[in-house]
Parts: sequence; C-alpha cells; structure tokens
Amino acid sequence: MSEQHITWHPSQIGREDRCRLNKHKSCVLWLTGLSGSGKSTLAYEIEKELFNLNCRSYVLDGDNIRHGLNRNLGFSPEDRKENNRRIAETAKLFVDAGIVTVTAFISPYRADRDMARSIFGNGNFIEIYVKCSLGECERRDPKGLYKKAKAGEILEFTGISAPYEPPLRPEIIIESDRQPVSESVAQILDFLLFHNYIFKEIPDRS
Ligand SMILES: Nc1ncnc2c1ncn2[C@@H]1O[C@H](COP(=O)(O)OS(=O)(=O)O)[C@@H](OP(=O)(O)O)[C@H]1O
Ligand SMILES: Nc1ncnc2c1ncn2[C@@H]1O[C@H](COP(=O)(O)OP(=O)(O)O)[C@@H](O)[C@H]1O
Repeated sequence: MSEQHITWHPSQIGREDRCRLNKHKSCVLWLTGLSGSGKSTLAYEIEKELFNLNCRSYVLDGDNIRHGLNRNLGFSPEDRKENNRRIAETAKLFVDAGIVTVTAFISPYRADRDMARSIFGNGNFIEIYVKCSLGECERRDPKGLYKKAKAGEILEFTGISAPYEPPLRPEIIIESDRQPVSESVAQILDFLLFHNYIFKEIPDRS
C-alpha cells in the first residue's frame, strides 16, 4: 500500500505534555511467554496495582484483541507476525496518549518482538519474559488447549507443534513457575519505580 499521498498531522499536545499532566511516564510492558505461563494473570494484576498508584494503565490481551481488531488472523508465522505488528502499533498510540500499556501476547518469534521494539523509542519498550517450563504450562492448562493440541485438535500450537523463541536480553525475567504472582508484580513495579517511570506519591485526581 503506497503512503505517498498520506500526510502525518501533528498534534499540538505532545506525549511529554500528557505525561506531565499524568505525573508519570508512559511505556509498554511487553509480556511474552508460553500459553499458560501467566501473562494475562500478571498483566491484569499490574494494571490494578498501577491504578491503585494513580497511574493510567491499560491491558492489551491476546485473546481479547483476537476477538476484535485481529479477528481475521490465525496462528501461522505470517499471521502471528501481523498480529504482533498491529498490537505494537496500537500500543504505540496508547503510549503516545501517556498510558502505561501492558501487552500480553505469546509473541513467540524473536524477529517479531524485535520489530515491535523498533517501533518504540529507546527506553519505551520493556520486554518481560514470563518464563515457565512447558511441563508446568501443560499442568496448569487453564483453557484445556494443551490437551487439545496434543490430541491434534489444535494445529500449530506454541510449545507443542509451533516454536517459542525465548528472549535473549529481556529487561525483566519473571519465573512464574518459581515465584508467586505478588512477587512478580512487585518486581515489575520496582523496575518502573527505579527507572522513574512512576512515583510512589502520585496525587489522587478524584
Ligand atoms: N495454535 C495456537 N497457538 C497458541 N495459542 C493459541 C493457538 N490457538 C489458540 N490459541 C489461543 O490464542 C492465544 C494466543 O494468542 P496471541 O495473540 O497471544 O498469539 S501470538 O502472539 O500471535 O503468537 C492463546 O492465549 P494464551 O493462552 O493467553 O497465551 C490461546 O488461548
Ligand atoms: N506464579 C504464578 N504466576 C502466574 N500465574 C500463575 C502462577 N501460579 C499459578 N498461576 C496460574 O496459571 C494460569 C496462567 O494463565 P494465564 O494468566 O491465562 O496465562 P497466559 O495468559 O500466559 O496464557 C492462571 O490460572 C494462574 O492463576
């Protein structure tokens, strides 16, 4: 698709202006990991904790986005790439709007995650590897998908019949088969506090 007749319209309000108003910075927390590793569980816990700290946050979750924006995509490598690209572009809009954006997608391919990273400026993309052994994910099997995949009822299932490429240099590693949810959430919030994305004393706006 040619972009030669399309013009970018700049806003008079920049991301920095919105972050000043919010009294915290925006960024994307890009959770990646196997199905059942705990991405959704952690994403919604982080969102809740950030809300309680008076920070603006929002979760983009794989299952939910595939019900709407990406309903036309399947699980071939090409479709996963396009899925991850659209999510990254969507998250970029949220980050530009000043929101701490939490994405929860398997995003199994390193190249696709690197592509997502390249869409954001330096320091705005925080890759979080939700590390969990395949055995533990299969044991949890919260949606019964591993059982179906092993029975051949779901094709190209990550970890069973499709690959997962672990991150090489993620900003954060969560070992969800070794640490409780509360510890993982605290680890992520500590990272945001330490790097001055958020602050403990943000005033209540209500
Ligand atoms: N073939 C196959 N492989 C992996 N996952 C599958 C598949 N088919 C359906 N599902 C369900 O879809 C969820 C993964 O969607 P994502 O958008 O996160 O995947 S990806 O980033 O495009 O790889 C995934 O959600 P999570 O379990 O939350 O990870 C599954 O519920
Ligand atoms: N330490 C833990 N961290 C995250 N999830 C855990 C942990 N222990 C057990 N679980 C459970 O594992 C399941 C993970 O499912 P989910 O969050 O949907 O994963 P994903 O989004 O990666 O597919 C949930 O039922 C959650 O309660």
